[in-house]
Amino acid sequence: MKEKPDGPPERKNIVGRLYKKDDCMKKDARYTAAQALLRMESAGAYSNLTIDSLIEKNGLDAREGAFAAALFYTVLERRLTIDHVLAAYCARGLASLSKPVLQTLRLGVCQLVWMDGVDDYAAVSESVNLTRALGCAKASGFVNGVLRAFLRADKAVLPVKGGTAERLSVEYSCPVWLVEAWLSAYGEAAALRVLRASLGRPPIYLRANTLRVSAQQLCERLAAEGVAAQLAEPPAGCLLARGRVEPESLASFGEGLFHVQDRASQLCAAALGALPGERVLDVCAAPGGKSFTIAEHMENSGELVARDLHQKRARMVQCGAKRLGLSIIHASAGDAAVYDASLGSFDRVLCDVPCSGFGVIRRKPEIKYKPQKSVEGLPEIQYKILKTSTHYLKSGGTLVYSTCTLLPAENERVVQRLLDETNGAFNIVEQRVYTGEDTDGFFVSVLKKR
Ligand SMILES: C[S@@+](CC[C@H](N)C(=O)[O-])C[C@H]1O[C@@H](n2cnc3c(N)ncnc32)[C@H](O)[C@@H]1O
Repeated sequence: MKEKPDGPPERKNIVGRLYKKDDCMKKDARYTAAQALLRMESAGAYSNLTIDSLIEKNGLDAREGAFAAALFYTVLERRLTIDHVLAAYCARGLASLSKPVLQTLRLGVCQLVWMDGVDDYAAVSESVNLTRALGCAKASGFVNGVLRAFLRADKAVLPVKGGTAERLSVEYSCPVWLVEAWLSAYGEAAALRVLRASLGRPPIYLRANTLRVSAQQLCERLAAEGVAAQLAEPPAGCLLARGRVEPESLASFGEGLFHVQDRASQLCAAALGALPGERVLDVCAAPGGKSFTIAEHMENSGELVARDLHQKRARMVQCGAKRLGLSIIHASAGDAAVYDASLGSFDRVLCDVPCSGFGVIRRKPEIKYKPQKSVEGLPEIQYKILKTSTHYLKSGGTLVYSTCTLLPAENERVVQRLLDETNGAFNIVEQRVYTGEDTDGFFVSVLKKR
């Protein structure tokens, strides 16, 4: 198939409906999803902010908004799989297509394969309409032809050339380099678990504010607010919310009865083992989830110094601590890679360092498409933060180094480097990498200072 060059948009589509660019099409779920996908092509765009703001701007009602979001996230999550399908029907290659046409085709395949409520005829004809609405009317025949060819072939997908990594890359829409890294670090079974967990709707875990309610009482309170939740312990205080929930909109959230926090993060905070009355330092604290959980373990007694590089983000911690009534948290801005003698010494230190985030792909699918090069400098920064943090730790104190990523270079190797360069000053008490489906991907290393 050949795409014709773009020209001025035609007014009439194949089913005879009239679209003016600025009225009815703006309110359409498919148009909104396409706009959002086009915006995601600029570096640094966040999926949730992008789609939420466009749904609001385009005035979509709840049903259309949900459809736009489903289309958008499915294409974002399945992009490599979809492109493998499309490549078989675009003789000149996908790189030759204009961006709006490519996104329209991706949305078309997405509807044909994953949207059960959309029949095949509607998926094709609406894709043709969308091509016109996006100002690419001359490509509408091409879009029609590609999607119909896929249908004629019974939605057949060509076999993938290459080995296991290439096949898994297409199947789970994950870049080959990342699949290879997981295969070599964790073996095929765990890599498969990670890949499976990277797709689909993530669970929502809550952490009960144990200063105000028990986990059981929170379950009951949530039920009264129409939210089904169940205990998900260990760790103590962890709940799993069921169904489509917006926890931050609940009155119980406003009353500071819980915060939203994945189970792995709750396990990480518990691994620090903080006790009432201690001095604890969280060097990379924003938005504050782990500081909150730790302060609750400390029964709001002692001191928790929460730092973050950015003043604005430090304020987020202070704000959350206020809502939860955690007065021992003192948040301020500071660079964790630079030693600050004014902070004094601590019983425990948490180093939850900035990382590539490959453990939370299911929450932010765009993360997996980061170029490999863009994460290569992270281990050096992480090591600097870890090494600096050790200087705050009292002898006999505990330090937790953690990331929400699944790359040994940012995890085990950073910790090993510290052990190698500090002549036996630290020993590993416990070290765990979470590759399961019931938590985000996570790494936690608990170190003790001699
Ligand atoms: C993984 S997040 C921390 C999440 C946090 N611990 C929580 O549970 O909510 C990493 C944080 O490190 C901060 N950060 C990045 N570089 C930093 C630095 N050099 N010093 C201090 N904080 C830094 C980022 O702003 C980000 O908020």
